[in-house]
Amino acid sequence: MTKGKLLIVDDNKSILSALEILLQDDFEEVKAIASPNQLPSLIENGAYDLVLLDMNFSAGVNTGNEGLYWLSRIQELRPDMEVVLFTAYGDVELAVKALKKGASDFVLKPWDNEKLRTTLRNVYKLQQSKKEIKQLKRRESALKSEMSKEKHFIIARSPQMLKILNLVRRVARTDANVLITGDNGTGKELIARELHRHSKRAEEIIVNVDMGAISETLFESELFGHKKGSFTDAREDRTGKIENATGGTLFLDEIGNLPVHLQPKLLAALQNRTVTPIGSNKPVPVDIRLVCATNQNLEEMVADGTFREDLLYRINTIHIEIPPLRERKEDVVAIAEYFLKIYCNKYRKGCYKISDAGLSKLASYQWPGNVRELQHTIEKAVILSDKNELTPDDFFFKPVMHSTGDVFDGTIEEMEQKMISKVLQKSSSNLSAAADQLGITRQTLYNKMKKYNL
Ligand SMILES: Nc1ncnc2c1ncn2[C@@H]1O[C@H](COP(=O)(O)OP(=O)(O)OP(=O)(O)O)[C@@H](O)[C@H]1O
Repeated sequence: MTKGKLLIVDDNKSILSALEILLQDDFEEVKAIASPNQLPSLIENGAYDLVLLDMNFSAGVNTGNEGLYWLSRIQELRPDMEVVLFTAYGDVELAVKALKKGASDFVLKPWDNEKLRTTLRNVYKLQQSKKEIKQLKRRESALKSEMSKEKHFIIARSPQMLKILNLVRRVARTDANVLITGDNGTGKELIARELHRHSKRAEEIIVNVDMGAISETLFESELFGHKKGSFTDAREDRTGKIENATGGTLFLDEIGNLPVHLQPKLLAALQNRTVTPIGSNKPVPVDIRLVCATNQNLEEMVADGTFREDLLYRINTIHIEIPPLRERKEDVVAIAEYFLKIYCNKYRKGCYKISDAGLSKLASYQWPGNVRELQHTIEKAVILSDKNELTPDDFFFKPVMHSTGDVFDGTIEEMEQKMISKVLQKSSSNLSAAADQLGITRQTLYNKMKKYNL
């Protein structure tokens, strides 16, 4: 445990010097100030952990009211700060009043050196335990939300996927940063979870940050956290996702969406293994394994100046590229049969088989939405069919746009763009309905609309 930083506020200069000497070995830093007016600027940035605060400052005033006033100011600015009150005129009534208002403890002057040291050390220890409990609670809720998610196994039959799984197992146990690329729905998140599951951190949490779903203004706070009052909506201290992932894995999905101005801050956090929340100047140590994913071409983004080259080198120590589903036909059949079992079970249907003709229809389709689209196709077929065998008529694919009568009249990207604008038109720009029809998530649709300027 670190020793903590103590701030002493007392208008008697000889008391300040005596305390500075007495307490210097007990704390990492001891700062003594004679006027409480300096308090706000000193504590606001999170630089101190606890305050030893005199109760009376103006000469001749000894009601303790000033101490109580400054106690509430400290609580307003730094709710996590521990305050021990110090007074020569201490009486039980004032002590009780201060404790009721949230002071951590109370010491009477003239003080007993050992008693004062023990009180301050205990208060600091208690503060650290409170922080640990908070951290544990956050982990517990993150673990609970992980456990409530539907778990899917990775089905792999194609040589490309078997090679990827082999690589995943080999790099999982190292702490190397991994970048996973591939089109939407190819299984990037699943691979990230597999890396975590086989890592030394498997018992700890994996914190998933969907960078495609965070609004521009909240990025910094979401990743790095903030101190209360550091911006208009910051009503409470908040721990960022990077700090939350400490001990475990941080999965930054859609890393290409990280705004350029925040890229140096992420890079510095990765290099220094610390994060500094907004409104604080106190770096917090973090210990994470980083896995990033994107469907964007980060090299092109580097060339365009929208992604920093040094950050790219930092995050892609190991690069895993997942091929689109149409290039791994062996997986189509295996994954279709896997989801068939899952959905027959879920919807309590008797169907148990896909006919040969059905399988070849699935195998010859292009799967623009990759595994996610295949999953939805099987789910729909299971829901709608009353037979024990699924045949070609049970599989409905997205309508292909026939602009010139020829299905393949452009690059895949051009066709994708046409398909999206057509579906958007048809759905009167209802994003949820359009995403559903395209078999992609709303966020993916949004990203693609941005990409194609739709
Ligand atoms: N090899 C696989 N075996 C079984 N299920 C898979 C496989 N690959 C992907 N899936 C399933 O397909 C769906 C999409 O996968 P996932 O979310 O990992 O893709 P993604 O590439 O991260 O997508 P996006 O780019 O849209 O975020 C999930 O339900 C996942 O469980």
